[in-house]
Amino acid sequence: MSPSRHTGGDEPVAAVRCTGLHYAFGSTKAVDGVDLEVEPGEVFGLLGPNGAGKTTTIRAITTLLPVPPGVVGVFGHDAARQRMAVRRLLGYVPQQLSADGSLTGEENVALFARVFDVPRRERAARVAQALDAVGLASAAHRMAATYSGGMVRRLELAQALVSAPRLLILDEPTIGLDPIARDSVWDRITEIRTGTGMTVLVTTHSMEEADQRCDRLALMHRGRIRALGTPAELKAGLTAHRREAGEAEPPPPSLEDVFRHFSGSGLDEPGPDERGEFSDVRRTRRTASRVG
Ligand SMILES: Nc1ncnc2c1ncn2[C@@H]1O[C@H](COP(=O)(O)OP(=O)(O)OP(=O)(O)O)[C@@H](O)[C@H]1O
Repeated sequence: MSPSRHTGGDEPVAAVRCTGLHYAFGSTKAVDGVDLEVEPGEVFGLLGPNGAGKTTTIRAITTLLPVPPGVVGVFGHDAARQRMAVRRLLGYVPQQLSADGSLTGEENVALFARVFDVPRRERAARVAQALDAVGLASAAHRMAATYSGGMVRRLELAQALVSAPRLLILDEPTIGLDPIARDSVWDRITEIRTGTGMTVLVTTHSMEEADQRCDRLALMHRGRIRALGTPAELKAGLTAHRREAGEAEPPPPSLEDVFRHFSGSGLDEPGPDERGEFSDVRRTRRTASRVG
């Protein structure tokens, strides 16, 4: 259960609110009118096929892409007018690797502590705390280049956590990891979220992770949100749809069935920009091979 959406006054303050978010790269409409509300304390998953617009949505929320005023809010701060206030509330783990292999785990996290303005006298303790929270205390003095893929992902989590963010944004945090490393990354995320009440916004291609780890999901396709709800609600919605379509006793759908229903056949349908989709795959593979 997520904590109350009310923070003090009567006005509900969403952790993230997008209202009519559009973003285009040239003629490619990457995000085409997204309305989205993430509640404080929930783990919210953004799903969708390659090129659906998930990363672009996330980059708009993190203020890395410019948006007009009034379109993106983070805990009531406007991403266009109050960029720095928004950035101070966020921890962001991008798809691309952000850890430096030639530094130790501790040095990597300390670098983020400086960049995110953690007060000097608190830095050492906060770096140690962040490394401990992700289970890397004993590897803190090893070069990150010697870490396994799962350890690197947890190190990046520590980098994002060192500023004690209220909103943690993770773009495919478990890509390229084996099932044990995946569970370990997710177990850390879950523990930290339970301990701090932090909100988590995550993109993933894993239906299993989405089903088991997320409170609510939005399914994106071609720049738009096609379905929104808890995993159970999404599955129940597909069952109802199948009944309406004439199936007397449809088998219980999986989340993957829901994904396929809303994303079409995916591979067979041309995307908004084939060239872009190819580069997405190439980028994803590159990231996966560097992490793995
Ligand atoms: N920097 C860019 N320049 C041009 N087009 C881009 C750029 N970034 C994304 N796009 C295009 O915008 C669309 C949405 O891309 P986006 O990366 O947001 O999708 P995604 O859902 O995150 O995909 P993936 O699951 O592969 O990460 C795609 O058609 C992509 O090719």
